Amino acid sequence: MASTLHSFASAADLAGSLADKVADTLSAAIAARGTASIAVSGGSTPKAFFQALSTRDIAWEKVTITLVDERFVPADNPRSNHLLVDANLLQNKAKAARFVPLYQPAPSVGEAARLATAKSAEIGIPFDVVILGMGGDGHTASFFPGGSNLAEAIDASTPRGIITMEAEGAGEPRLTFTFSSLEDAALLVLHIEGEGKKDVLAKAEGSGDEADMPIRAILRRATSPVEIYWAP
Ligand SMILES: O=C(O)[C@H](O)[C@@H](O)[C@H](O)[C@H](O)COP(=O)(O)O
Repeated sequence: MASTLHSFASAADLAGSLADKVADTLSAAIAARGTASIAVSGGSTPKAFFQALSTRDIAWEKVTITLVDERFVPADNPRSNHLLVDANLLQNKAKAARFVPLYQPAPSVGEAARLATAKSAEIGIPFDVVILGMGGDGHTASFFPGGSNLAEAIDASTPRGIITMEAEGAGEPRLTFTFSSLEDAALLVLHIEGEGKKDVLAKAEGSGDEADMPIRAILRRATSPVEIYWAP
């Protein structure tokens, strides 16, 4: 599917503009069916966007927020994406939103994935908004090069849900929504910042295997157009 690059002069300008776009999309979904859903990424890039979005005046009590992926750690662990969302997005007006975590206190990451899949089924499909990030190795979500379940994760025929992923560079075992869960969002965004990530994107947009740069699965095969938001 096609992608569109939206470039901004600064990270602050990007955060405000993306917050407006996401708020409009969520409000339109609420107007159409009474509810809205958004899946966001962790990492360091989205913090300013989360803070901007948290101030937008929409019917947050009708919005469900979840994560694209999560580290297999409890929410009080500094590596937790839940903690990042709690501290930066579930604040201000957005405090009223419902949050569905991926981490589950289960004896194994596999059991946690099964529990998280069951809980996520109540969110409804497709997501109204998905915000993806990208690592310097071309990973997105927890679709890491060399990942233990990468082929399954990016296979379009894999059912929607959450699966486990282990990979060098991923740190803890991961819980990640599958490609099939994310690729048909009404608004599918790739949010990256810095010249380095722009170079990684250019390489990903070139030829090569999806397994080497899994963001290629989204760029090449997503049903929805990919809206790329970039600032230096
Ligand atoms: O759990 C995570 O780490 C994220 O979901 C991951 O996919 C992230 O989006 C990229 O690693 C980019 O991270 P940065 O924004 O920190 O570069």
